[in-house]
Amino acid sequence: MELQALISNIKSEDIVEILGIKDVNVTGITSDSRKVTTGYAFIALKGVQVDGHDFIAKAIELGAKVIIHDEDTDTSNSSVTYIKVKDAADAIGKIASAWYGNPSQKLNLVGVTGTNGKTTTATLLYNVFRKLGYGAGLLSTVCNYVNDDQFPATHTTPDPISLNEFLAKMVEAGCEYAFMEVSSHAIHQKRISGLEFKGGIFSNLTQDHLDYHGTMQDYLKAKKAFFDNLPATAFTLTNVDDKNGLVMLQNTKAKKYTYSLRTLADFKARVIEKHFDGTAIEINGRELEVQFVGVFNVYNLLAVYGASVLLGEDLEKILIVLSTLKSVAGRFETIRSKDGFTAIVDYAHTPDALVNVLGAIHDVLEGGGRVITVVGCGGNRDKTKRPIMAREAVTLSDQVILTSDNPRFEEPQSIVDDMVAGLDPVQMKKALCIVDREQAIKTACTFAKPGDVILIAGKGHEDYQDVKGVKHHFDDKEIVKNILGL
Ligand SMILES: CC(=O)N[C@H]1[C@@H](OP(=O)(O)OP(=O)(O)OC[C@H]2O[C@@H](n3ccc(=O)[nH]c3=O)[C@H](O)[C@@H]2O)O[C@H](CO)[C@@H](O)[C@@H]1O[C@H](C)C(=O)N[C@@H](C)C(=O)N[C@H](CCC(=O)O)C(=O)O
Ligand SMILES: Nc1ncnc2c1ncn2[C@@H]1O[C@H](COP(=O)(O)OP(=O)(O)OP(=O)(O)O)[C@@H](O)[C@H]1O
Ligand SMILES: N[C@H](CCC[C@H](N)C(=O)O)C(=O)O
Ligand SMILES: [Mg+2]
Repeated sequence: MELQALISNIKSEDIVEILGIKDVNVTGITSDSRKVTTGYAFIALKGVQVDGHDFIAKAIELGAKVIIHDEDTDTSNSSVTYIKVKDAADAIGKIASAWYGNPSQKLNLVGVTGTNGKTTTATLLYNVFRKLGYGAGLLSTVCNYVNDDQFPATHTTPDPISLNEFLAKMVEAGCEYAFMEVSSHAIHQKRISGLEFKGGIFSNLTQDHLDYHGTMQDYLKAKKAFFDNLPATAFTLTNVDDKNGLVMLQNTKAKKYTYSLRTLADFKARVIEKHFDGTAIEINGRELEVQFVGVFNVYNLLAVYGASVLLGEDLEKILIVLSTLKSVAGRFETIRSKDGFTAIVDYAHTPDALVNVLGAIHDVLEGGGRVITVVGCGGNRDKTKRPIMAREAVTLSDQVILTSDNPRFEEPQSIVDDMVAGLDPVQMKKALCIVDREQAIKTACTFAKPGDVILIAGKGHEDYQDVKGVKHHFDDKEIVKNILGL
């Protein structure tokens, strides 16, 4: 691609200086010097661990002909074109978009952001539009889809080059819709720069990722930036039952819509009856039965309904499809044992998610049995949530087993110790510590009596346990089924 075309999405005021020949044909783009081959454009990004600018010389050695950078660097190589921009992270998204033919401009792209509910809401929207007969794509924590073709997900929101590559695949496959999760890391790192959204949905903001954002204020600011940058042609749909629901839309140019279970809103739902394998609800005056448990899932379904209406779909058709939807992998997946207790595998790995999923279990259990919770916390993630997770689990369970999740590069025992620090002596009586997650699940199954519920929280769909950067096969559902002889 001609260099001029490659940088055509970058505003001239965002380009500081161009040195060297301008009419260059670029053969590829990357922000990783290790992927450079002859004729490539290399975008130097200052990352969390290292600075891409330190690899410019290496990139040129490997044949890079264009260097895009935002920090001063040696520009003495006359066979190389140097483009200094104000912000390389903002530039790479626009370059990736141009490289792949601006795919987001050829799709109805809807982004979902918030602490919890992104995967559920984005996946259900994808399911709805596939069931309505459209070509649709999905970028999510669990899996990426181009129509029915599956691609493994390394991130909740991929890097800008991978992201635009997926969107281009969707355009090629005839997709009209694309649904994606927009993580706070992605917004902060500008992975979504250059994307044209048709709509943005906000689920909720509660504690998570404070290891990365530092404070809730900065976490909020990161999420809000997504809505601030949506164009006037887009719609926004926010949960006004969340105290930051309206804050998110304060400075957006996009059209504003709201959803709620409690107050006046464009899209309103009410819970009529809760039972173990579903919930009877009413949405904008129409009653339907959904195969989801938990008031939090009613919020997700209401967001799916609202977005579908805003995308122009027929109300009746949407409600019919909603009642056929099934739970997303690793979210509230129930396994019934032969001797009458139930295990639930769920992805809850934040205090709010734990409270919501345990609340949902109590709602349907109605005191008919005990709740035994197996939970751990990820290593190299927000440490401050650990004691809170333990406290919430103990408060809302009859018995808790604190264990490992993905220890990553931390000592498993020290993570459990951080969790225990949240418990007073009385609460400690209800908590056991078993660092080996399989042992913890086994112990919970031996404790359980007919009518009890075991919640196995935090890993959900994950089929690995990340220990010191090695992903060992580990699947909560598989382990429970083996223990229960199913
Ligand atoms: C903390 C974080 O988000 N890091 C992301 C970031 O990497 P980084 O900033 O650490 O990059 P770096 O290693 O410092 O390298 C900086 C630059 O130098 C370049 N480089 C590096 C080495 C080299 O030899 N040559 C070279 O050019 C790199 O390509 C990079 O462009 O940019 C990378 C490329 O986009 C991401 O893969 C990486 O995700 C890491 C692996 C990660 O674990 N991210 C998680 C925390 C994450 O993003 N999670 C969110 C939310 C999860 C959720 O709540 O669901 C997600 O969206 O998945
Ligand atoms: N709307 C919601 N409000 C609160 N908790 C929720 C909501 N939806 C789901 N949860 C809980 O949070 C867990 C994660 O849900 P989901 O995977 O949809 O969220 P996510 O935002 O994609 O999470 P992540 O940021 O880790 O990818 C679920 O397993 C459930 O326990
Ligand atoms: N079981 C995982 C869930 C979090 C994964 C994702 N939200 C992230 O932060 O990378 C953990 O706690 O390690
Ligand atoms: Mg997710």
